[in-house]
Amino acid sequence: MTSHLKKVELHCHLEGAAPPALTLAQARKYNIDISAYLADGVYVWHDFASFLECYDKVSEVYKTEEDYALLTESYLDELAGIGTIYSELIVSPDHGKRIGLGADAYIEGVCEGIRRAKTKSGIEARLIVTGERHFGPESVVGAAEYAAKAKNPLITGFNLAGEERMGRVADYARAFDIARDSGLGLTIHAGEVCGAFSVADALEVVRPSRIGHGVRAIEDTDLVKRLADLGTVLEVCPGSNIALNVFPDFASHPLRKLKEAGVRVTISSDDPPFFHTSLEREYELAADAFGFNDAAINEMTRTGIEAAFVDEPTRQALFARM
Ligand SMILES: Nc1ncnc2[nH]cnc12
Ligand SMILES: [Zn+2]
Repeated sequence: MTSHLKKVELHCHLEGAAPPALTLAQARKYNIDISAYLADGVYVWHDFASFLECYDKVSEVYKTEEDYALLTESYLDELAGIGTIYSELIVSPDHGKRIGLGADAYIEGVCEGIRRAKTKSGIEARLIVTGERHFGPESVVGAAEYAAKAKNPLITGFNLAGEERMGRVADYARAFDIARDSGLGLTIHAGEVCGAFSVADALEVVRPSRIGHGVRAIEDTDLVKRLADLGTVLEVCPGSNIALNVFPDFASHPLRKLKEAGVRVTISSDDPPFFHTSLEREYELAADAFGFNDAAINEMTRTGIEAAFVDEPTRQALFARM
C-alpha cells in the first residue's frame, strides 16, 4: 500500500501519458486512422523501434492548443489524485512544429493545462524540452535553442530522448552546451536500450545532474561507483524497462542494487499507458516487487525533490508538503 505516500515524478513524456480512450476520441475527431497503433483499447507495438513509431503516431492526433491543455490537465489531475505534489513533463516543441501547430502554441497549451491543474489541486509542474535522437542532431540543436530562448519560467530542463542506438552522445553535445549555457537543468536518456557505455558517454560529454533510466550502468561496477560518487540522480522507470524487455522481470531489475550501491534513484512511469503502468503502479511496485518500505520510498521521493529542476523556494515548499 502506497496510497498514503506523497509522490513526485521526474520522468514522464507528455504524449506518452495520453490515455488510449482520449487518443481514440481525438483520432475520430480529426478523421485519422489510428487502428494500426491502437486496438482494443491498447497501444500496439512490439519492440523499442515500433514503440517509438507508435508514440509518434499517437502524438499526431493531438493537434490544437486546447488538445494539449486538456491532455496536460488530465494527466496532472490523475497524478494529484494519487498524492503527487510535483511532476516534470517531457515535451517536444519540435512536435508542435511538425503537426503545424507551432512550438509556441504547443507550449502555451501545455502551460494552460498546468495552470488549470494547479488551481484545482496545487500540483506543481515544470517542463523539460526534449530533442529526439532519431530526428537528427540539427533538430536537437533546434530544440535546445527553442528552450534557451523561450524564457518561459515553466521550462526548466533539457533532455535527449528517442532512438538511443542512433549516433553517439558526442553528436548531440552542441545542443547540451546551448541548454547548459542558458541555465537549464540537464538530463539525458542513456543506459536504457544501449549498455553502460552510453551512460559513460553521457557523464563525460553532458555532465548532467540526472540521467533518464541509466539502469544498464549496472553492467559496469566502476561506472556504478562513479554515479554514486558524482551524486548523479537516475530517473528509474521499472515498468517501462520490463515492458521494453530491458530486463526480463522485476527480480532481475537493478533498482535495489543501484540504491544499495549508493546511487541516488527516483521512480517514474515514462509513458504509462504504453507500458500498462501508472505512477501509482510504479510506487506499488517499489513496495511489492522491490520490497522497499515506506521510509525507503520516501527517500526516493525526497531525492526527486532534491533533483527537481525548480528554484530553491519551490524546492523548500515541496519538502514542506512531504
Ligand atoms: N522510453 C523512452 N526512451 C526513449 N525515448 C522515448 N520517448 C518516449 N519514451 C521514450
Ligand atoms: Zn523516457
